[in-house]
Amino acid sequence: MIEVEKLVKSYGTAGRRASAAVDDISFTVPAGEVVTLLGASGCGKTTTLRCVAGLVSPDSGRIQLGERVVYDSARRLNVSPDKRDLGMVFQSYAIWPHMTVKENVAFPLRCRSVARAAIEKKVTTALELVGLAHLADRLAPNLSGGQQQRVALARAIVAEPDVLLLDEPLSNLDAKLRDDMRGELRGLQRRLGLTMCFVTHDQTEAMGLADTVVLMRDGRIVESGSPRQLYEAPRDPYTASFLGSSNLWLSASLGADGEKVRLRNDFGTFEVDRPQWWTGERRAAAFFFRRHNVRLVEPTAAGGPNIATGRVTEAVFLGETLHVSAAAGELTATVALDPWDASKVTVGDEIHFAPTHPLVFPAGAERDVEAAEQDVAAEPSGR
Ligand SMILES: Nc1ncnc2c1ncn2[C@@H]1O[C@H](COP(=O)(O)OP(=O)(O)OP(=O)(O)O)[C@@H](O)[C@H]1O
Repeated sequence: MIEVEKLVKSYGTAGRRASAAVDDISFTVPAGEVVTLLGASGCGKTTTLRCVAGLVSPDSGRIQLGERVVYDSARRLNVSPDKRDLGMVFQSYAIWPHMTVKENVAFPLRCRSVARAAIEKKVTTALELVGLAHLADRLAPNLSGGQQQRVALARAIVAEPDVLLLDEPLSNLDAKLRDDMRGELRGLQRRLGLTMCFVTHDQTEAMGLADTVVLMRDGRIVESGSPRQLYEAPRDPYTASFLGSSNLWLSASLGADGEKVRLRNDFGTFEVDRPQWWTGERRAAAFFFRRHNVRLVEPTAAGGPNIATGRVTEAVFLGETLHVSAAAGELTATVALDPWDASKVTVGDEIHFAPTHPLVFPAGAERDVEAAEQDVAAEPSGR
């Protein structure tokens, strides 16, 4: 288990205190589970992980690994990194170029003066686990990127740590290899029962690996939960927009009816599950739905509730999907349709579609949605 409590870290700059890189965050990684810290560049993911590893000294807070408290500002306790018994894998593989694969993997055990025979056995096991046993005697630089990353992984697990920390370990690999390695990493984690904290800016990676995703923004936690929870029922518009492409329409409220809220905008009239924050009075609200969560409907359904009607301004064929942009009054939307279903959609046509899993946020959500879109677009693998 990893327990991070009220962690704060600022980097002082030339006699001046900078704003906190990590600003009072708390989260738990239960034993044998994977938590991913997800967020845009500069949101404080790496700093958090390095505090857990002991490579960065926090300003305050408390960090516990299993039964051991390794950092506690109140008790002025700060256990050095080499005594924290954890494995770490970085984006840059940080493997020794003058050593063979086997020597690289054996390195942490040699530092701990483990007996030669035990080293041999543990290294063989670690290399088998990452599928590199056949390359044990090759010089590490003479390997592909994916193989080098496996060496780094084998080296991190060879001492059988309870806790494994990974900082963007897959981002130097090409897309196909990254997918494969992600699956292998998850398999390895399950087999060894590792407790893992994984830093990434890539939402697919975060969701594909994690039991729990912790989404960070400007040094704070926006929201955390299972990948499904965060994707399907986000409480925060920043979360909703960070995880998947979306549309948001400012709408007038027509009031609530039992468990439903009715909203109207230039695309139509929509009934949405009443959100918890809704106090009952009429007010402007933001109607949110994902690009993929739409169903094309026949013109005969036009004008009905929960049907959006707009004019097609652009249709881009992307193979698996057809991206259709539409406008109604001041509002626009981009939806991802099945190209077979939407084969007759052309620019200038009227289009009718039903958003299938809409959410409603308070007016003002558009600022968070826009911020999330910009943060995602700024990433190298941005949409
Ligand atoms: N050694 C340092 N000295 C001063 N500022 C730092 C240092 N390391 C990080 N920062 C700043 O702290 C903030 C958080 O950085 P951090 O590396 O933790 O973010 P991140 O989410 O991991 O970003 P990335 O995905 O780009 O690595 C950023 O504003 C960064 O510029």
